[in-house]
Amino acid sequence: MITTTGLTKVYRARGREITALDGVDLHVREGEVYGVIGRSGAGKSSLIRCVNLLERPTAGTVTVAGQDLTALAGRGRRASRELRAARSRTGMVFQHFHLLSSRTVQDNVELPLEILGHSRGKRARKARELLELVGLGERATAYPAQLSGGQKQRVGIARALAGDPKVLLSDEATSALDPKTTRSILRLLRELNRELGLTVLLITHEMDVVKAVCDSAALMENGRIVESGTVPQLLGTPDSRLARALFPVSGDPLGGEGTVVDVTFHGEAAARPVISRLSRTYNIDISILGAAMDTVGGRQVGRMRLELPGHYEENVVPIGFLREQGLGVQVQGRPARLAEEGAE
Ligand SMILES: Nc1ncnc2c1ncn2[C@@H]1O[C@H](COP(=O)(O)OP(=O)(O)OP(=O)(O)O)[C@@H](O)[C@H]1O
Repeated sequence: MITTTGLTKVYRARGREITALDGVDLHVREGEVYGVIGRSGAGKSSLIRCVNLLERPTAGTVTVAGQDLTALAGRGRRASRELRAARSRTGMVFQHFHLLSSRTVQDNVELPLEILGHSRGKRARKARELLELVGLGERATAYPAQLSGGQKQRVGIARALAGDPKVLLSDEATSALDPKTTRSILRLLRELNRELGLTVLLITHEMDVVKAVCDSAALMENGRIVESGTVPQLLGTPDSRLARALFPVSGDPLGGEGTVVDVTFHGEAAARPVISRLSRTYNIDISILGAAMDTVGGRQVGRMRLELPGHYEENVVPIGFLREQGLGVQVQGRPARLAEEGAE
């Protein structure tokens, strides 16, 4: 639904060049909630602003729902009309809501429809419908100053949906909200994603946001995507920084010569008695150093830290067995690639 290739943004400010995006390749599939996480200054806002061409990329392409937006930017009147139309099919939600204080809630939601030239009757009907959808049907005549932060964001979301977008872009939509309100807004985004088939690209600096709603995630650093994948893929990837942050596993080694292995299981693998089979097949005693179940992106995931007796070299075959069972396996104290080669 959203693809960027080699997306680059260089700002020129006071004779200096700042590379905010340094060749970003992003692939967001239709119907998924995709989170881009990174520290302040990583380039997240630049990325989301380039995706709907609010910011003109220095190089690279942006394709949304099969349409190359970069090809439309700055190419005469017809192209810019098409770009405006394409943009109206992409809703955007902001951290600080950006509501007009002099307009009622309903008039704020109607604004994009006014710009698109819809009739008064059609605008009013659509705005009412959207306010019902976000749970604010009762507050249509209120002004933004009379609303809580969470309610303001619901208005922002209703406004973003006015043009029946296929894609919703969220720029730190919950960063100004308390944890309880954050959860309710994330639930709303998830519901909209499921009920309307809306694809959501959100940027955030909070891992909990990714954990609560995202199907896929990317980690951004210095204008680059340094890791990305679906949440199950990430959790099953040895040495994934996102996986460690999403779902840490702990437990101290017993202190002997054992091999410590972190195992991640989800889906079918979670239901199989893998550990007892491992123990019986190879006749080894397994110590469980730490274990936890959690819900990540709406799915049950388990992580376990195990200790197998003996050095790594003695455990290559049992570790291979765990991998064959479809579990994500990371051997502690060994670089991921070496450990995988060893298992092979
Ligand atoms: N309009 C601009 N002019 C000059 N430099 C800019 C501009 N916008 C962003 N930058 C710079 O580009 C880099 C990336 O900024 P960006 O806002 O995209 O990052 P971010 O990850 O969204 O951070 P934050 O969460 O703090 O907004 C930073 O070094 C920033 O100072």
